[in-house]
Amino acid sequence: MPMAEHHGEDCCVKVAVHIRPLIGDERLQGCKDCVAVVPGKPQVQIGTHSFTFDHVYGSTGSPSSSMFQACVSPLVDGLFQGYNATVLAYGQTGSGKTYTMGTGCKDGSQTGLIPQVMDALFNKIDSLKHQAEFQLRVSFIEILKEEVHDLLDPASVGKVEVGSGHTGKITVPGKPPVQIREGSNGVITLAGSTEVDVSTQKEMAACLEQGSFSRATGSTNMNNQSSRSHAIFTITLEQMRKLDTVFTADGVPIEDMTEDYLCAKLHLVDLAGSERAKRTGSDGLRFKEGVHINKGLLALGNVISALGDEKKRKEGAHVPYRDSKLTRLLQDSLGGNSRTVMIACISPADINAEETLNTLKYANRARNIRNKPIVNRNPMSSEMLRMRQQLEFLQAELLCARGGGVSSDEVQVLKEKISWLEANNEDLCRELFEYRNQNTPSDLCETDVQKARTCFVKPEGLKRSLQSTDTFDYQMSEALRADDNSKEIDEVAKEWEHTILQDSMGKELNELNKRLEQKEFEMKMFGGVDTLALKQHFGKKLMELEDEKRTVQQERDRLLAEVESLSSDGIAHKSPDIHLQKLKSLEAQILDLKKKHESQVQLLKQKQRSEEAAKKLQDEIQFIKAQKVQLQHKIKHEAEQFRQWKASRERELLQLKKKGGEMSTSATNSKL
Ligand SMILES: Nc1ncnc2c1ncn2[C@@H]1O[C@H](COP(=O)(O)OP(=O)(O)OP(=O)(O)O)[C@@H](O)[C@H]1O
Repeated sequence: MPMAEHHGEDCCVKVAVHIRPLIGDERLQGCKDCVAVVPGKPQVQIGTHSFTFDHVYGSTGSPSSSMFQACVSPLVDGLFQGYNATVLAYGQTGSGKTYTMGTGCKDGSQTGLIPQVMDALFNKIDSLKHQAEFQLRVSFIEILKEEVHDLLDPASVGKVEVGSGHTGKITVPGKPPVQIREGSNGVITLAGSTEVDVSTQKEMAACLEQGSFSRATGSTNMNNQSSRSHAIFTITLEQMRKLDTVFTADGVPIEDMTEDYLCAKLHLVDLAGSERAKRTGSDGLRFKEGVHINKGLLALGNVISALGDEKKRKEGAHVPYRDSKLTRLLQDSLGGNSRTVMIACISPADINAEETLNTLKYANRARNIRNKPIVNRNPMSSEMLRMRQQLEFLQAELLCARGGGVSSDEVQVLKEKISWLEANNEDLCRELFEYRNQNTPSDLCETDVQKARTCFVKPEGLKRSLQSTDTFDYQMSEALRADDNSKEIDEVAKEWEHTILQDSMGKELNELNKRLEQKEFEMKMFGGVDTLALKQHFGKKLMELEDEKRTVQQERDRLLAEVESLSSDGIAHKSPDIHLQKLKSLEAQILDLKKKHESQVQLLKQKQRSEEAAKKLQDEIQFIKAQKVQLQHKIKHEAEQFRQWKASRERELLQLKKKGGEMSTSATNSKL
């Protein structure tokens, strides 16, 4: 069964450099600006080094205010077409990452990229609301000391004092930590993190603010509000697009075939400071954090190196995504299924020159990474789209048939095919509708059936249902419902897959039969022509030989008679003439025989060629016959497998129903 529409387009990770101005402390220390921008070019120079990027903002480069429009706005547009996207802010502590992203509690909160993303997102939704239905969710997590924390967890205690003057974050006892999971299709998901449904820009901004406050911050020698963790703010956009109406053969509009489902995620990542631990002047707890931060960034550097090296990439060298939580989470965005922009933030101060150079080198390598974004479409939607196309095709065929005077039998077959497709489509749409209603929104964005099976049951979903039932009953029914639901989807998918497979194998068999018929016809024609030609040739040859025999006999008779009459007359002087004539006649006979021999050779060659061609045709016929037998076995085998699967599903369902009945009886008994 096709999973999603794959229109893979290779695209490089885009890299922009953002140079902030010299800030208060740097000015007080008398720092000098050591970074230059080549006028009119996205080129940065530091010392003797020169780097070219996709864009350069700040200093004498493009104004920072144009960054969103050029770098991030196309990614927001891509979300509406179903493409995932990622924006990464990279750079040393104090270089302006938080300011650039707008993840801080105050700095850049109005002008940062995330608030601008929100503006663009809601404006676009507003302009498209007549063509599609939208659903938005956000999550906000941070990775600190190789642990993933949920910044939107309402039950979290928040910041607590850890050691002298430092703040840290703890999770609620008993709450399982956020887990990074990888689906069978390679999609990375976070199990256990809160996803908040948002319907207004205000709600989304509130989530950003809440998470930013929760984010672990602490002081270092370099920056009072230094972020020691990687923060990832994720926006998920689901949309149900309205398509052009499709009509049945009788001109009735098909309501259910007018929608297409797309789902895409935008990760906005504010990475921790990239400087080395020794420069932070940290010790004890802070130093440990520094080591962990560097572990994530070190792994990120290694991933960038592996992906940025064209030779290694072509050789399929190992990419160490699993070396840290950060790289594991960003696996999709680096060399995977995402459009990615990296913003390298740098300080212009000469005191930071070494770290700035490191950042520029990193960023330069990231430009070589190639991603392969795909449209994330729900498998059901993909099937619906396929069916839609098939239906339209059949309708066109039917129209042609009506106009082209095709037999009423054929029209009838086409009509039946269409109604069968329509009925199937209705079933699929109903499944999709139920699936949508029964599942939490996060389940909907899964891109394959396998994912639907392993989906995570969200705590909000639990709370909603607790109003009508007690915990035990709820969990039981929810588990069964989730199980049933995924099985139903499985069943529809499998049945559909079976039908498609049988249909395509049937077509293949028809094709083989046609080819076989054609070859057998050719063989017959070939054989007929060949026999006739040979027969004619040999007949002629026989007649020629007969004639020759007769002529030689007559000649012999004539010569004998002549010799007899000469000897009786006693004329001896004529004898040399007679011998001369005889010799001539014999020479003529030899010439004639030579010609006959040549024609015999030609005949033999022709016969050989005919035999070869006949053998080839015969082999082709045998091969097609073998293919036909194989395909017939395959069709039978697949049908048998499907029958067995169906029977086992029915048994399973029966057992589940029985089990469900028993469970609710025992639950009722225990309540009593
Ligand atoms: N483009 C800019 N214009 C003016 N001030 C800026 C700019 N970028 C950053 N700053 C200032 O520089 C300081 C450090 O910025 P910021 O906190 O964003 O750095 P950071 O890279 O996120 O640091 P950390 O890694 O410690 O979180 C802040 O006081 C911020 O206001």
